[in-house]
This record gives sequence, structure tokens and C-alpha cells, in this order.
Amino acid sequence: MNILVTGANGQLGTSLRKASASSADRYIFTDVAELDITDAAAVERMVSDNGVDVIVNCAAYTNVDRAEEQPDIAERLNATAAGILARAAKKAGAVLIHISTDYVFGGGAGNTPRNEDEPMSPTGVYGVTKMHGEQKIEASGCRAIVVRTAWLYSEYGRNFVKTMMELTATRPQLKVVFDQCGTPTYAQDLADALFAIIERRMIDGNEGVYHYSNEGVCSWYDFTKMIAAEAGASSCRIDPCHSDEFPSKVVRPSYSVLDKTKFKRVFCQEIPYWVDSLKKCVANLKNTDQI
Ligand SMILES: NC(=O)C1=CN([C@@H]2O[C@H](COP(=O)(O)OP(=O)(O)OC[C@H]3O[C@@H](n4cnc5c(N)ncnc54)[C@H](OP(=O)(O)O)[C@@H]3O)[C@@H](O)[C@H]2O)C=CC1
Ligand SMILES: Cc1cn([C@H]2C[C@H](O)[C@@H](COP(=O)(O)OP(=O)(O)O[C@H]3O[C@@H](C)C(=O)[C@@H](O)[C@H]3O)O2)c(=O)[nH]c1=O
Repeated sequence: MNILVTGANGQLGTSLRKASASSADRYIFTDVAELDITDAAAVERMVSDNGVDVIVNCAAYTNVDRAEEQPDIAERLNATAAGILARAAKKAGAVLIHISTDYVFGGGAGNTPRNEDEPMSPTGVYGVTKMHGEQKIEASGCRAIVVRTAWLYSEYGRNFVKTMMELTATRPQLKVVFDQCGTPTYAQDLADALFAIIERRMIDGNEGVYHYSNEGVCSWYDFTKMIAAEAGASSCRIDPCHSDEFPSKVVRPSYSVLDKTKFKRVFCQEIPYWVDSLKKCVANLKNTDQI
């Protein structure tokens, strides 16, 4: 099979490169320099010239704060381009694997993990544009597997784990919000899971929306405490704070824990506990001195 990966230099794309290294399938890794996914003609050409069977879209506008000031750019990449990929997939008879986010959900009083059928209720531009992306894919009628994930981190690029390893090593004190709860996801776990779906040919007949994060629940505060403990940053005092004490232009979801029952049932995969995966990533970062 020919598998086109877009946004391949990002966290998930890089992890997928690693996951698929020994596959007999042909993976075509592209980032914006090789394939700008907002360019419909270029996308169609890439798909037809290479006989693409599966597109894995790892490209996105992921700067949540900046999206508030650049809604048009975020919409173009997260929504319009998702529609372009979907239409190209439909025309070629390919399957689109698209990644979405827990930020399509907002707050709400409850603390029940979100399932796939729950109505979307994003509270910021990034979440709105990702919701539009999902809607454009559905409207295209292409065969698609949409995987919503959350709080992605890895050894690569910028992410919360690397930021907090840096801050807890250099600052005497930090305040971190404890009133936003979700589940972190190690990008390598998600990449391995997507790779297994493709490798085991489980893409056909399983179209739909799925949730995937690591197992468990925590606040950003708990996440930071665990990052500091694993990194050995004992000199930084970490205090919990409310969201209004950490000013931001974006209202982030207060509770966006994803229910992964459907993913585990359909794809027969176990999902690692968030603390176990965090330990692996921090150990890698400490060993390779990538921060
Ligand atoms: N990061 C997170 O916490 C979460 C992410 N997700 C979703 O998971 C997916 C992967 O996220 P992640 O790996 O963190 O994303 P990254 O931001 O790490 O990677 C996105 C990649 O897309 C590239 N890109 C930007 N514009 C284009 C374009 N026009 N054409 C092709 N590629 C482009 C980026 O290049 P450049 O860097 O040069 O802009 C970057 O290499 C996304 O769909 C995201 O919305 C979901 C939940 C959490
Ligand atoms: C650095 C810092 C952040 N925070 C808060 C701000 C915010 O509420 C929370 C997380 O900060 P971030 O800026 O990393 O979060 P954010 O960029 O909103 O992360 C999101 O990215 C997108 C792409 C997704 O799809 C989401 O799943 C999620 O991972 O921690 C503190 O409370 N104290 C701090 O010192």
C-alpha cells in the first residue's frame, strides 16, 4: 500500500516515521515544503501520481493562543485543507486518517469522559477550526477515520512536557492550572496505534470518529508535578492555580477527558497509562539532552 503522511515533521508525523520504519508498505512523508495541504491541485497530483491508498493527516495549526489572533490562517489549515484532503481521498478511493482534538469539547458541569457522539462545543478558535475540519470531512463523503486525541507530547518540537522540564529546572516557583482536566498522550503511543491499524489492514469497514489518549485523568497541575518528579527537578515549587490566575486569550475546556472504549473495542488495542508513557518520554529527553 502507498501511504501519504502530511505534516510529517511535526510531533505525530515524526513519531509515525519511527513507528513505520520497518514496514513493507511505502510511506511518503511530506511536510509543507514537499506538499502544502492548502494547495488543492498539489494534493490531488500527489495522491494520483503516487497511487495513494491511505492519507494520514498530521498537519495542523496547533498554536492555541495564536489562533485567537489568526483565525483565518487556522481555519485554512485545520478546516479548508482537511476538506481538500478529503475530496482528494474520495476521488482516488483512498482512506483519510485525520487527527482531531479534545478541544472540540468545551466545559460543562459534568465529569464523565466524552464519547464520540457527544455534541461538539469548542470554546476557542483552534477548537472551532478543528470542528470545522471534521465537518468538512464528513460532508465530502470520503472514507475517513477521524481520531480525536489530547495533550500530545513527544521528544520532538515544542510541547508541554519540554516546556515544563525547562521551566521547573530554571524557575524557583510555578503556578499551574488545576481546574482543566484531561489526559496527556505520548505521540509515540498514538503513532504506534495508527501504524498498527494500517499494518493490520483494519482501515476498511471501520470508518468513523474515535477517541485516543493515554489512559487516566489529570489536571495540567498534576501533569506538571509528575514531569518535575520524573525530570528530577526538586528545587522548583509548583502551586495549583485557577485558570483566571494564568491569563490567556483562550478559554480552554475545563474537562476534556476522552472515552476510548470504542477505539479499544474496534481496533483491539491496549492503551498505556499516561504516567508510564510520560516516564519513557522524560527518560528519552534526559538521555538525549534534547531540551
Ligand atoms: N499538539 C497537541 O497537543 C495536540 C494535537 N492534536 C492534533 O494532532 C495532530 C498532530 O499534532 P502535532 O504533531 O502536535 O502537530 P505539530 O504542530 O507538531 O505538527 C504539524 C506539522 O504540520 C506542518 N504544516 C503546517 N502548515 C502546513 C501545510 N500548509 N501543509 C503541510 N504541513 C503543514 C507544520 O510545519 P511548521 O511547523 O513548519 O508549521 C508541522 O510540521 C494535529 O491535527 C493536531 O491538531 C490533537 C490534540 C493535541
Ligand atoms: C506554561 C504554563 C501553562 N499553564 C497552563 C495554560 C494552559 O491552561 C495549560 C496548558 O498549556 P499549553 O499552552 O501547553 O496548552 P495548549 O496549547 O492549550 O494545549 C493544547 O494544544 C492543542 C494543540 C490541543 O489539541 C490540546 O489537546 C492541548 O494539548 O497549562 C499554566 O497554568 N502554567 C504555566 O506555567
